[in-house]
Amino acid sequence: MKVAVLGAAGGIGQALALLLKTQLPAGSKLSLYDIAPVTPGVAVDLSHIPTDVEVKGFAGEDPTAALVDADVVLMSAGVARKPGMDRSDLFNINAGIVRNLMEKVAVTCPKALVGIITNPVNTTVAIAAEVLKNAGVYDKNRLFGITTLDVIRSETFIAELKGLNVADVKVNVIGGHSGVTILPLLSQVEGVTFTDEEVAAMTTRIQNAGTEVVEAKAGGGSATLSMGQAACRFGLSLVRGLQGEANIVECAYVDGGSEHAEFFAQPVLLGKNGVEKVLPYGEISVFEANARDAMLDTLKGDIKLGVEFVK
Ligand SMILES: NC(=O)C1=CN([C@@H]2O[C@H](COP(=O)(O)OP(=O)(O)OC[C@H]3O[C@@H](n4cnc5c(N)ncnc54)[C@H](O)[C@@H]3O)[C@@H](O)[C@H]2O)C=CC1
Ligand SMILES: O=C([O-])CC(=O)C(=O)O
Repeated sequence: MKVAVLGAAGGIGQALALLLKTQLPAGSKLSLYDIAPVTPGVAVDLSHIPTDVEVKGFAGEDPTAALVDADVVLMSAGVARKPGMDRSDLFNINAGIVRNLMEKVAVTCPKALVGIITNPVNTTVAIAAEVLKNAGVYDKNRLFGITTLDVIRSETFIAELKGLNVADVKVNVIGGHSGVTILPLLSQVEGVTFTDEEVAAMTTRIQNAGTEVVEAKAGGGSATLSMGQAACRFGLSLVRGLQGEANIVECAYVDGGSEHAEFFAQPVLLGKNGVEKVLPYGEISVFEANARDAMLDTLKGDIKLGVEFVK
């Protein structure tokens, strides 16, 4: 199994690469690419960790060498937010980065499962899809926006509030990955009840959790370590699915035939071809149904921006 990380010298990329080096199945290959010249050095550094995962690093303008034979591509290349910025403010720089990298993916490893981390995810995933369509290699089951950070934040914050073991808390987060498009389905959390006030406050906290980190880092970037963990969890789930393991379910932002929008985050069953099945997100509360309906104009606008950028 070969996993390529694009943006591997960055805050997320290095954390993710470290976790993958220590957690990928024995015999895997880890391929690190970034425009930053330090990237081969990051690979050398990781290569001294005694696990059966071979690491190679590539720098420069062309990611092709890193992408050859990749089964999974995880992309965090791009710029991150500073205080006062919205994720959509990253569009001007990151849209072109994602487009250019996806053009190389489309040529070099068109069958790879691709997980997009680069913000604004609601839009960059649409960009990636358009590039793959233009190249004639689009398979909706192989492209994912990684929203796992919203899931692990929800699990953490709920366990803290309710005094639970976090390993026992499971939450679906649907919609997209910014502001009101992030919708944790708190009504479905087993063994927990929330007051209306708790639902409102918890939903807002999860929606603003990225900003919480951006402000706490005070100009030094956004979430990197928790995102490294989230992307590692998601990447390992993709790998487990590819290897034929059963019952691998994650929430992700996919082109899954949703009635709500062209791309929508919801639970998916992963397998040898990426998405095996898009799963229903189940019964939701009136509060959640209202929040879902209220996000759709924003989400569809974000998607349209990506489609039009490539066209
Ligand atoms: N999906 C999610 O839940 C999350 C997404 N993000 C997003 O992830 C992205 C990366 O964040 P960080 O790692 O903190 O940023 P960073 O600035 O630490 O790292 C980004 C890396 O991308 C590299 N890069 C820039 N242009 C490139 C190109 N054309 N090809 C290859 N590499 C290139 C840079 O050299 C840098 O090493 C940001 O857009 C951020 O908003 C951040 C947190 C959560
Ligand atoms: O908020 C940001 O800019 C980074 C991000 O997507 C997150 O932490 O959820």
